[in-house]
Amino acid sequence: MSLQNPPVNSLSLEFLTDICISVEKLEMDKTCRGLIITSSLPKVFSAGLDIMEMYGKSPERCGEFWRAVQEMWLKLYGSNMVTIAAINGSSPAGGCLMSMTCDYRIMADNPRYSIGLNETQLGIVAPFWFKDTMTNTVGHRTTELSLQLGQMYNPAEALKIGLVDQLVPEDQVSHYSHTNHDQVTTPDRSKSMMRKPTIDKLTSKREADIQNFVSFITKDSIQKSIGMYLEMLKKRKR
Ligand SMILES: CCCCC/C=C\C/C=C\C/C=C/C(=O)SCCNC(=O)CCNC(=O)[C@H](O)C(C)(C)COP(=O)(O)OP(=O)(O)OC[C@H]1O[C@@H](n2cnc3c(N)ncnc32)[C@H](O)[C@@H]1OP(=O)(O)O
Repeated sequence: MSLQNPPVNSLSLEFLTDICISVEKLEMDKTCRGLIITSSLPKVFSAGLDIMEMYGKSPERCGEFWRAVQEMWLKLYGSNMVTIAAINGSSPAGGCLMSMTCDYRIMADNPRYSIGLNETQLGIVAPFWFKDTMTNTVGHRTTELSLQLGQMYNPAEALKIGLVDQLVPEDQVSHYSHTNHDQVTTPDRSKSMMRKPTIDKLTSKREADIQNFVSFITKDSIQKSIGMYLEMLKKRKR
């Protein structure tokens, strides 16, 4: 599955819905042995959630958006397929979450790229299931530090903390993803055993999580922080 939503593969409601439909189709395809997620765009795996979906939108629309974010995570984290993230560009926040749902992460060894949960930099708190996914990937202490600082990691740092499993030359990300994928032939039942408690936690609190998100994101102070962050993104470009 090659992500293609220019300019930066931000995860809008529409794009998330497309991703969910694609994963669902693959999940039902008995001939499909697994999934490699990568990006068709240069330099960016995914810029994370589409910030425009969280800025100036109605509570109803925000709720719909958040349900789609949850659905993407539930589908990928709970997938019966063997999944590999072939991270061929930067992958902040929701992009990092998406790659952490996979069984294995291969990243392009380009020091210009970065990956991490940077929500704190936007003035927002990473939701509990983002935090849980990171804890399951890199451990409690690293997650605590990482979330408090909104830390982004270059590939070497990401490998060191275990946020990615392998660094490869930029032009060989696809080759190594396929090679690694071929070595794993059957999705292991230990995957669902390891992930079930985390998945059950969100499933049981899904509606409350949507309500929390909507009331948090529509607050004037949070809207102001997001507006400032968007301005900063645009200025940085010039
Ligand atoms: C108590 C209850 C708590 C409940 C929980 C509440 C809240 C939690 C909610 C959400 C968690 C949030 C998760 C997220 O994923 S938020 C998104 C975070 N993403 C980022 O911060 C990434 C920002 N982008 C970048 O760093 C860079 O764009 C890039 C990805 C490194 C790529 O750099 P590049 O130089 O290639 O591109 P540009 O920076 O020039 O960007 C091009 C263009 O795209 C716009 N853009 C970038 N990122 C996003 C985005 N995530 N969403 C929307 N738009 C984006 C950028 O502004 C440029 O636009 P322009 O119009 O200027 O061309």
